[in-house]
Amino acid sequence: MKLAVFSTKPYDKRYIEAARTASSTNIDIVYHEFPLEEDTVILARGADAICVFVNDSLTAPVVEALGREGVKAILLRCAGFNHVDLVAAEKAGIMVANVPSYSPEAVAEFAVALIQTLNRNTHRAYNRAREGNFALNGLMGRTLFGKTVGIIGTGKIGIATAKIMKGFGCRVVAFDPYPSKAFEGIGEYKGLDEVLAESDVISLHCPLMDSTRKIINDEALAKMKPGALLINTSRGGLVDTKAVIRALKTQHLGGVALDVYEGEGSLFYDDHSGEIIHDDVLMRLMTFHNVIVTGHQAFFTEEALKEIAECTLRNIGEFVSTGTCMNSLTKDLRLARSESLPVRAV
Ligand SMILES: NC(=O)c1ccc[n+]([C@@H]2O[C@H](COP(=O)([O-])OP(=O)(O)OC[C@H]3O[C@@H](n4cnc5c(N)ncnc54)[C@H](O)[C@@H]3O)[C@@H](O)[C@H]2O)c1
Repeated sequence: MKLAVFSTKPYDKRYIEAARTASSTNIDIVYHEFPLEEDTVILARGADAICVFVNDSLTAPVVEALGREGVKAILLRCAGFNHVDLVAAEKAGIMVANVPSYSPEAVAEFAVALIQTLNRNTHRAYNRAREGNFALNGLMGRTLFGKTVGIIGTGKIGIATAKIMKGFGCRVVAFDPYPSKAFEGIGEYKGLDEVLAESDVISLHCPLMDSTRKIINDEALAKMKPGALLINTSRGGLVDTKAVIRALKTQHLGGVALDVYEGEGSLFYDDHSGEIIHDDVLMRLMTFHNVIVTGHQAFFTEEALKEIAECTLRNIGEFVSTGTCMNSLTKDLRLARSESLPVRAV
């Protein structure tokens, strides 16, 4: 089995190599630092499988080109699969598998860190104290105890976030078209509009799909409580960034923390500090004192990287021996179609 890994960072290689050493499957691995896109798909030549991350582009033309190169499996080093044309993969006879759960707590804990930082202005206090400025004006936050936190999407990460916020003494409300039993005893399900209207903090944890694209737009923002905080650790496309800027300018929105951004593909995971960044929307967003942007790092813990690498190697091993695997999304797609269900949304 020959595997081509795209968008490789040194830490990816370290964890994948450790997992390969422990795996019983015989795999030749070639690592590419480039992301997978139309211009780089040629690098998949000779590979039986490819392994990609969140900002690789697996559009229909890329997937079709992979099919022509003889690639039989696409292994995602992530849970989200909004960047993969699953229908094109199915047509090309390519299995797509993800790592469905590699540490929901890692992402949830980061979401909570963003809530805490934004609410108590720790990001501003850090910079001030380093300059010898210990004044407190402008740093006042609100006690989270007793406040309402709205969770949009009560899957693995949403539930983990809800549990932590319940532990803080918050009231938790949630919206999810597919309610989960695991949410029982943690909080209360409500309609989306009610969640938006009642929450002091809204945290997004639903996948990016046609039905959730720009779920936070002008209309949704107008429904939010004045001064509420918005946290997005899920996918950038869930939020209309220009609408967020408008709501920040009117001060209707109390603050925003984004670990993901709709235009992150050309920026995140690389150092652009010596360049001029041409994304004017992102640059305007970052001028607000009550905005925090991080570079899609919520997953980034030792435990999560280990599980991502080990699960990816398990997915390959299973594919080599059975032709499919438990985490196959193409198999789920067929099932969802036959039962009119959204892929992995149940
Ligand atoms: N920032 C990061 O590093 C990072 C890491 C891992 C995952 N993620 C993102 O987090 C998302 C959630 O991950 P998860 O493991 O909890 O997924 P999951 O599949 O366990 O849960 C997603 C939940 O969203 C719900 N949902 C579907 N449509 C919805 C809608 N219209 N409104 C509200 N909820 C809806 C589903 O029913 C499900 O309960 C992923 O899709 C991924 O995009 C981000």
